Amino acid sequence: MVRIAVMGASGRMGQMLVQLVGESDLAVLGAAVERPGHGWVGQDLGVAAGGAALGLRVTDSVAQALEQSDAVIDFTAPGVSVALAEQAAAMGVAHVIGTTGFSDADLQAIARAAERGVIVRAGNMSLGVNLLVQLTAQVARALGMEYDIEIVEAHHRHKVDAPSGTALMLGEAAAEGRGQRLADVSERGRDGITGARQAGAIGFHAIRGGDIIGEHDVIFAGTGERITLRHVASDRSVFARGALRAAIWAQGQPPGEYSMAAVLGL
Ligand SMILES: NC(=O)C1=CN([C@@H]2O[C@H](COP(=O)(O)OP(=O)(O)OC[C@H]3O[C@@H](n4cnc5c(N)ncnc54)[C@H](OP(=O)(O)O)[C@@H]3O)[C@@H](O)[C@H]2O)C=CC1
Ligand SMILES: O=C(O)C1=N[C@H](C(=O)O)C[C@H](O)C1
Repeated sequence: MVRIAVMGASGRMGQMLVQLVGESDLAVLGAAVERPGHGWVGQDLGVAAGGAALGLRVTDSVAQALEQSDAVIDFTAPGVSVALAEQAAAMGVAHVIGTTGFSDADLQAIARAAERGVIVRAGNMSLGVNLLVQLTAQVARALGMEYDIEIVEAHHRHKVDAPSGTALMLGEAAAEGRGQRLADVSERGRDGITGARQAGAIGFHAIRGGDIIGEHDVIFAGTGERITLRHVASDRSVFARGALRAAIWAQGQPPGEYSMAAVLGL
């Protein structure tokens, strides 16, 4: 049984993971972590979540949680994940990062931690999106520059980063398929007198509202026709299942930063 620490256990993804690990035949909950000062710290995890006692107290000690675990699954915030990457690598605990919204400096720090630890990181852990990433690269390669690419994403009102991690994965795949660098061609939203569309640009647009779990469209707009690749998440369990699969897959892997494509064998 792989012992799992859940970082941010009271969060939308944290609660989903606690439930999934509890139902798993391959993994067991090693620790549940919340930030210092959080109301759940010190409480039984099940009681804090409004259910029956689970016999595991929520901790704010990352070191203690890592000592009790083989992998830590982390859907929190960029600063939290960057610090955890270093600590998990130092303690030999695999780190599955679902957090999004990283800066370039954050990503460099995570890459440095992966020189001595096992990290699986993806802006989207679902099988469907990771397949869509591959399809996006393939379609972009086949259609070339004649088709304009726009990526439209929609999420719930609580999401704090844009474009979504998934949209960025799709953008990277589209750019790679056309032999571009995303940083050179990315256009983030449009407003006012923007001028005509730049040839070869990849546009990003973000909708935020209500309880939308996560929807992504990759639009290839040509002259006289349009292709849309779409993924709709209707349940957060798709992300949690991918993350748990990654944590189990990570056991025994050599140090490095891995994608979900590696985990899923895509
Ligand atoms: N890769 C993927 O497949 C997916 C990625 N995500 C990403 O995961 C992240 C979290 O999303 P979501 O679950 O909706 O967000 P939530 O805000 O619901 O959950 C984040 C949790 O982390 C907790 N937290 C904050 N700081 C710490 C800390 N220092 N130690 C431990 N816990 C901490 C928060 O506590 P508090 O609220 O008290 O600050 C909160 O409980 C986002 O970046 C999101 O984009 C989400 C879904 C899928
Ligand atoms: O914040 C979310 O909720 C989600 N975040 C991820 C992202 O930024 O793409 C994945 C999913 O779409 C849900």
